[in-house]
Amino acid sequence: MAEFGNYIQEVFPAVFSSKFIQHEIVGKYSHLFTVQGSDPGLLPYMLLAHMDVVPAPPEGWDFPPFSAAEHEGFIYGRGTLDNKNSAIGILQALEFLLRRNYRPRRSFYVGIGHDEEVFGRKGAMTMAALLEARGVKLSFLLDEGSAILHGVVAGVEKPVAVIAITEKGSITLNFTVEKEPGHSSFPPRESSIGILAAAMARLEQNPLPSLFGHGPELLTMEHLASEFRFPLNLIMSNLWLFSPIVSRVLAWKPPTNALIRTTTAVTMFNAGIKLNVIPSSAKATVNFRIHSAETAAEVLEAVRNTVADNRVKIDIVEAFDPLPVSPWDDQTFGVHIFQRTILDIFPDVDSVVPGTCIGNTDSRHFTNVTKAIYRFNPLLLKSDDLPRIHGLNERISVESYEKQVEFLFQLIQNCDIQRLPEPHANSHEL
Ligand SMILES: CCCCCCCC/C=C\CCCCCCCC(=O)NCC(=O)O
Ligand SMILES: [Zn+2]
Ligand SMILES: [Zn+2]
Repeated sequence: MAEFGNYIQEVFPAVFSSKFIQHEIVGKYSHLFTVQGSDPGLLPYMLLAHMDVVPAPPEGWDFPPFSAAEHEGFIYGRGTLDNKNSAIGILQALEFLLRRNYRPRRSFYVGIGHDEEVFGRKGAMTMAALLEARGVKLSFLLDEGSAILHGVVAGVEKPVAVIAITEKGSITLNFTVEKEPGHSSFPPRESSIGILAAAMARLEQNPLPSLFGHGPELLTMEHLASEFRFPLNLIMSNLWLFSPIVSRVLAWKPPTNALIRTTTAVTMFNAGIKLNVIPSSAKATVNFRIHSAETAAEVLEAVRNTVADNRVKIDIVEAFDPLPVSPWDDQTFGVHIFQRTILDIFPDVDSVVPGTCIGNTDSRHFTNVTKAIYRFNPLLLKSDDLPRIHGLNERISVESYEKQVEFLFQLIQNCDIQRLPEPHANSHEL
C-alpha cells in the first residue's frame, strides 16, 4: 500500500506539485486530494476509487494475476476492473488537465481508499469523517459500482449506461455446529458437517422471495422500456400488469436475479482435521446482499426460519441496511453532468438509466456529506466480463481504459461549464 503511494507520486508529478491541490494520507494508506477551484462559491463534488483488491489465487488465470500482462489489447490483472482502473484513471485525467495548465473553477475531492474490500473502515470512513468535520457538503459523489452494460439484460441489444442510485444492504452470518469429537470407526448418526451442510442446502434451495416492483429496479425497467423490441417494450411499459412475468425472466441470470431479491451466497465452509477423526465443529459463512425493500433484521429472521435447527448457532459478522436512493432528475447537477459526459465520450450509448449497485462500495460511508451518491464506472461491460470481477482472468482493454480517462478528463471540465448546453441527442432519456 505504501509502495503504491510512492508510485503515484512518481508517475503523476503535476498532481503532487500543484499549488492548488492538497494531498493528505488518511488512515495510514488512503489518499485524499483537495483540488481548490478558482470559484469558491461553487459546491464541490467528489470522485472516489479504491486501490485494494480481493485475493487472486494464480491457478486458472491465463496470465499471472499480478503481472499486468498485456495480450491482444487487454491488460490482465486483479484490480483492472475493480478498481485500479478508477484509482489510476482519475489521477491520470487530472495529470493531463494540469499539464495543459487547466485550473478547475469548481473545487473537488479525490478519494482513493485502501480497504474497500474489507468494509472501508479505516480509509473511506475516515475520509468521510474528515470531510464532515470540515463542514464539507458535496453536490455529488461518483464511485464504482455499475457500468455501461451491453448484452447483460436479456432483450436489450444496445449498450446502456446504468448509473446506480442506491446499493444493496448486506448481512454476513457465521453458522457453527458443535458436536462431540471421536473415532471415525463408530460415528454418530449425524455429524457436525452433515447438519451444517443440510442447513446450507436449505438456504440455497429456499432463496429469499423476489421483491421486483418494490425497489428502484422498477424505475430501471421503466427507463429501459424503449430499449426493448416489440412486444417486450409494451410489457416493460405496463409493469403494473406484467411484473410477475418480468420478475421470472430477470431471475434467470445471476446479475439480473441480484436486482430483484436479497441474494444468498455461501462463501466459506470449514470442518475436519483428520480423515479418521469425527470433527468437533463445522463452520460456514454466508453473505446476503439485501434488496432495497428489505432490512437486515428481516433477512436474519427469514434465515432463522429456513435453517430451523437449534443445533446451528448463528452469529452476525456484519450487517447494514440498503442505502438511501439518490435523486434522479435532470435538475440534479450530478445526473446532468453524467448524462452530458456519457453523450460526449460514448456516442453509441443509447440510454442513461438509474440502477442499483448489487455489490457494496466505499461511497456508502459518505451519506452525511451528500444525498447525491452515484455508482458508475465509465466502462463497457459485456456478459462475459461480469464473472471476471472477483473471478479469474480479470482484464481491461487498453481502449476501455483510455475511454475511462477521457470520460474523467471531460467530466472535470463539464463540471466547470457555467450553463451546460442541452444534450445533443434527444433519444437519450433521463
Ligand atoms: C439493468 C441492470 C442490470 C444490472 C446487472 C448487474 C450489473 C453489474 C455491473 C457492475 C458489476 C458490479 C460490481 C459491483 C461493485 C462492487 C465492488 C466490490 O467488490 N465491493 C465489495 C463487495 O461488494 O463485497
Ligand atoms: Zn471495488
Ligand atoms: Zn471488489
